[in-house]
Amino acid sequence: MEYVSTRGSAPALDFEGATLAGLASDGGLYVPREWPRFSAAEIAAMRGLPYAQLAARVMQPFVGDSLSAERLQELCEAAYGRFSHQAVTPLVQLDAQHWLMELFHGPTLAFKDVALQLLGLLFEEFLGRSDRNLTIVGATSGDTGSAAIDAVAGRAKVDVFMMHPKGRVSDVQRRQMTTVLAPNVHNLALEDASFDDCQAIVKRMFNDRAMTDRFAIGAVNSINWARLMAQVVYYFATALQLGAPEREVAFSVPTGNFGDVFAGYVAQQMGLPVAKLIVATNVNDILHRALANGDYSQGSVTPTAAPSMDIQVSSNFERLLFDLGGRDGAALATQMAGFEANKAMQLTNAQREGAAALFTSCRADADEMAKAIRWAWENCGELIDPHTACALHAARIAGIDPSIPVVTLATAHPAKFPEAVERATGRRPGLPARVGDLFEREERCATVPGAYEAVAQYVAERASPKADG
Ligand SMILES: Cc1ncc(COP(=O)(O)O)c(C=O)c1O
Ligand SMILES: N[C@@H](CCOP(=O)(O)O)C(=O)O
Repeated sequence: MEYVSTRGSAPALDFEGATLAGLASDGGLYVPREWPRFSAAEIAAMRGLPYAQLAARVMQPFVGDSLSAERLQELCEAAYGRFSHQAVTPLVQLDAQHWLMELFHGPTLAFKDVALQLLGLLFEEFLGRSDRNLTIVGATSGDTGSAAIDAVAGRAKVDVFMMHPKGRVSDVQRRQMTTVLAPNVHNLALEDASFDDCQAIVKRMFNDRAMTDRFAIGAVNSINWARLMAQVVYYFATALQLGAPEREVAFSVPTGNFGDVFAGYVAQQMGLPVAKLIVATNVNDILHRALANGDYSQGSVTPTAAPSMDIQVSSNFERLLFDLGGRDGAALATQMAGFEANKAMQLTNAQREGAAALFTSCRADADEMAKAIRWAWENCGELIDPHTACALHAARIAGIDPSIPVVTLATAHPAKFPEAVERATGRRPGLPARVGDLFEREERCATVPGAYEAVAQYVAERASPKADG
């Protein structure tokens, strides 16, 4: 399988190359040259497979020759063996039409583990084939950071520099990152910065020759294609349980950087019968505005009880715009340059109409989030986190045909956001035993000004050079 950049001018790479490259050299994002497609019979034959086997089956076309089928399967067994639930991403029924897909049974209690546990192993596998060292520079609004750190802590040939906006992640999220004291882990709390600022610094570093000449910069954010690839699998796992390929399923996805819901789009392109993808935002609603009326303009970020979705520049939306705009990299490069200059752009008619065929969107304010948390608790006995609540709110008002099951992606464990859950329900969710001593652990984190030069200097003083020797 070959990967091409959404902006058309970076060299095409194979899966190994795209995984290690992260961002394309023209500033675009890598996507497969074409979507692999499964027939209905091939999808039906996946029913009942254990998660790791299903994962290998769904991902093999994307991986191509970079890994043998046996090796891919071994890596999947290792990655998903660390989950605390046998089903890895179990389903819970809420009522006659609504379901929760629980994505928080991995080591750091959020959906990011599903992809990052595998990505850590892929880095190790691919770096082991050369003398190359990787300098991962990442941005997090709370969950990617801890999942990435868990996945690469202590691994040879990888350093990770993870930026979060100081004071804008929950205490649990921060501690999950800062209490990992492995020498290759570097946490940076950026002063006066939003997640969007952190993400912009990551992207700038990929195009800073002074850095890329010395260091092999790598990505763990969803700009890295391998992240999305691994997330496609759970759409298959769930739809198969609910009757696919014979029956359609709709998904409601709490959305910030558009990675998780883009994985649902990929699953549909691969032949999964996805009836609708509901893009659920909090009040940081750039995606809701873009899908509702074509207005993709960056507002300022408002802190909410769902901090991981406090995002106003939604990285992976570019991948959708590329696909819906006829895969014209030059045209998209011009459109994105306009956005970067003006902080605003209008979707083209083709992009708007293409998106409307599959996507719908909804924005939840603080009150709607709290009501959804309360509804799940009082009616179904389920404690849900505020991100999941945005999507459950959206799922319940989306007006999906009652014969179609609607699955809300439960992206984080409620104990990551105990205050918001307790305010809404009167119940304070406890941390699972495996992270029960989080508040007793020592923290290590550098506070750094939220400016590119300060971060680049911090990284340059500590990262390993590109290659050994
Ligand atoms: C708990 C949680 N839910 C939802 C999201 C949004 O996912 P995405 O950025 O893939 O749209 C995030 C962060 O990305 C998150 O951490
Ligand atoms: N919500 C994310 C933001 C980063 O998104 P990513 O999926 O691109 O890594 C977080 O929790 O850090």
